[in-house]
Amino acid sequence: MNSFRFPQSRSDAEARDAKDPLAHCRAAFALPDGITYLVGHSLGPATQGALLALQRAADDGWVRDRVGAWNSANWIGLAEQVGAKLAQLIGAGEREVLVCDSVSVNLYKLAASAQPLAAARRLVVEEDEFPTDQYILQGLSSMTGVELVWAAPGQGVAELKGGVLVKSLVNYRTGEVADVGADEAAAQAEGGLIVWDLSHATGVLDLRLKTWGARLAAGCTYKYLNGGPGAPAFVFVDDALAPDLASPLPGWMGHATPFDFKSAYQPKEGAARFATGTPPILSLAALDGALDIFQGLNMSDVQQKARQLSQMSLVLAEKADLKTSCPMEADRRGGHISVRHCEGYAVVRAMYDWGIEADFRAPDTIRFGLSPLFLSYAEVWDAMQELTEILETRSWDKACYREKAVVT
Ligand SMILES: Cc1ncc(COP(=O)(O)O)c(C=O)c1O
Ligand SMILES: Nc1c(O)cccc1C(=O)C[C@H](N)C(=O)O
Repeated sequence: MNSFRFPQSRSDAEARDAKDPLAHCRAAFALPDGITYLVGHSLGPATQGALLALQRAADDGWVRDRVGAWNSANWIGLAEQVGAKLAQLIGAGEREVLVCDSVSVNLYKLAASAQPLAAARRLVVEEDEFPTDQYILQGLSSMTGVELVWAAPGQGVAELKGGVLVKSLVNYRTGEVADVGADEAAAQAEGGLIVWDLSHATGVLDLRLKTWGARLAAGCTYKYLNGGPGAPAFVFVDDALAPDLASPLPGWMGHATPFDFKSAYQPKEGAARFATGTPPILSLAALDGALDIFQGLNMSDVQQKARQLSQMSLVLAEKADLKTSCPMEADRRGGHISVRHCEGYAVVRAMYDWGIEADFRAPDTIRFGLSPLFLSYAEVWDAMQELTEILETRSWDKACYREKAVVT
């Protein structure tokens, strides 16, 4: 990465902002002035496009056309239509992506349908994987009797041995990025399958799923895609594999002709066979509007800015004496960085009072999401300087900052 130069000073940061190809995107976000939002890796902020689309779906659909909007506004095809739009951001074909359900439900459906195609009756998950991925495989294992193997961090592919692995492309805690191409090649050589969890990767990395040989994936849309709280997730299914996959939850919306009301099940073509029940139309409409901001953007610019921002932040965090817990090389990270502090929760709460929003993962991890579409280099530079001051003055050292909320 020879051309990789990140800002070394505030004036450098300002100069970078002046020629930032993504700078115009900020105006599309409904973000209040005076806060630096470093939690886009958890919940992306609202865009004007999402809010307008939501309002339009309510007014022109629900209010004006009511049940007729399933046809007039094509609500019936919306999950596939939004899936096709999202497919462009992850390097997939149009009918290989369907927006549906939550990540948890989608991981279950994909892993369960992949298992009969794998060479071994074996489910694998890494010990530091996002908890829902672990719980889902535990549930699938106890439902089917297929053995569940917990692999050490980074050892999932080595432990796969022809089974089915569920693995994050970007680890939620460390931000570390997996090598999809290499992992897929190793898995395929043994007859194994990988279900990729793209939650922390979609909308911030330049994903090339088809080029890399990925076959199955699920991901969320409420982080870097800014779809909104509880926005529906998505599945990616390689077209070549789709006809061999049977959803374990074959609901009527995955039927080729749901309005024929037949007893015999005939799945839709492509990823759409993983639809279950009625899609959440208002949330889907908001996501549809949110995705418009990506039109005309080059995902390699998005990835490059995320990496510049995160490298700059990481170096400043180290200067502030914080221990980092993510890879130091930018190309091994996703869109967030993580650092450690024994009073991390109190630090995050103090930052909030200074107008800087970050998050905390027990026991001691602070995460900063460097969303490239609405953050400027200078703003992030200033936030890291303020964090340094909070640490130096121990402003976080107050009883009120230690009281934990339910959601951290
Ligand atoms: C890696 C990862 N997978 C899954 C989830 C949860 O997905 P859902 O709540 O849509 O099931 C999250 C975050 O919430 C996550 O970070
Ligand atoms: N999905 C979340 C939610 O429903 C409420 C609060 C936070 C979240 C998250 O994004 C958690 C998460 N994916 C994480 O990386 O920790």
